[in-house]
Amino acid sequence: MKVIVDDKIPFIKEALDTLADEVIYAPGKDFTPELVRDADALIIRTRTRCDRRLLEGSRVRFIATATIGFDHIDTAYCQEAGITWQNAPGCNSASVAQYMHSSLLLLQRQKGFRLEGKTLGVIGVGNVGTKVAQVGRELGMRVLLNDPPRQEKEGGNLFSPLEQLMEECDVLTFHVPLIREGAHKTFHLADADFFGRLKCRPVIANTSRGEVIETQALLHALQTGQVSNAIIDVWENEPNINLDLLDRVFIGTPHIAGYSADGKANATRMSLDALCRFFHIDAHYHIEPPAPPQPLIEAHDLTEASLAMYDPRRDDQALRLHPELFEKLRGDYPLRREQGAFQVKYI
Ligand SMILES: NC(=O)C1=CN([C@@H]2O[C@H](COP(=O)(O)OP(=O)(O)OC[C@H]3O[C@@H](n4cnc5c(N)ncnc54)[C@H](O)[C@@H]3O)[C@@H](O)[C@H]2O)C=CC1
Ligand SMILES: O=C(O)C(=O)[C@H](O)COP(=O)(O)O
Repeated sequence: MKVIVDDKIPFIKEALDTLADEVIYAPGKDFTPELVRDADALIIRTRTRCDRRLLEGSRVRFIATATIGFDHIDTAYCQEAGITWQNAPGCNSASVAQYMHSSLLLLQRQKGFRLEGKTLGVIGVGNVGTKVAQVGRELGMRVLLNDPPRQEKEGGNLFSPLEQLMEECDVLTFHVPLIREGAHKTFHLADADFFGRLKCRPVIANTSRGEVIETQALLHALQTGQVSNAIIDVWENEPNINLDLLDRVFIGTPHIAGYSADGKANATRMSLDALCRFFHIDAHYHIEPPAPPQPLIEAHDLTEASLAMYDPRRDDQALRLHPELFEKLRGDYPLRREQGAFQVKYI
């Protein structure tokens, strides 16, 4: 079996070498039809667009993406071509929740935005949204949930209409997949009309996909005060992001909300498991993230403890200093550990 692998997928080499006859590592954006032509499988990240242009005429029968999102895979083409694909549901959801937790606490500390009693609106209540909602509750926020596909399937009164979130929320956070067409389309879900209908000058957070928010509309909303602040991890047209928007946001990071070592290890393990299932390989490997350099944290309060585990300002400052290095900042990212890897002692 020959496998082509994105060279920025960590913790994979040792295990994969025992599973495949031939493995080629290449930058995700440089996968070409020539490179993949005689491969049986691909293991990719968000940077490889898997469509007819790349895959037609190739031997590829299986694609694993070591990510939650799969908008970079043309699923209709894969079905037509008989190519099976698999993403890694939930792999880095706790990492995104950690990013949101630290960012909200920073908002409180730096902007005097008292979280307790405020209303958090979660748009998209899957693996990530569910954890972010829990973060909001633990911070004393009232939480409203919006998820029309789940509402249709599950009924009940867990979910609220988007209009209610637009009217009542002080923070609106997006955790939807990028869907370009159809009844539950999320492309430009937040457009000029959306921002025009907001009532509480909310903070907007986006860790889903850049295209869920129309950049110019958000910029205008920040300029006119329809939106008071923004926490933005994902951008339209990455890596060539809008610098005016970066200039105006409270936190701006280079698509690293999911970049915990835990999340990456989960994604790698899930991708290899899927590969083994597809090719009927009985294999055993052990993939664990490395221990943090300082697992014991001494802190005076929750904010100090959370920022010691993960402080988004480091990523924010790196991006502001060198936005042109967007992709390099991601590629060389010093993967952080999630909360479970630390012991906190309050002093
Ligand atoms: N910034 C980062 O590093 C990361 C970004 N992501 C992005 O976050 C997205 C969400 O991740 P998960 O929660 O794990 O996915 P998920 O698939 O578990 O949940 C997505 C939820 O969104 C809902 N949804 C779909 N269309 C909707 C609409 N129009 N309005 C409201 N809700 C809608 C779905 O019903 C589902 O419950 C991923 O698709 C990915 O694009 C995920 C991980 C890391
Ligand atoms: O899992 C997802 O979906 C994400 O957005 C990833 O965290 C992005 O990671 P890369 O695949 O671009 O490294």
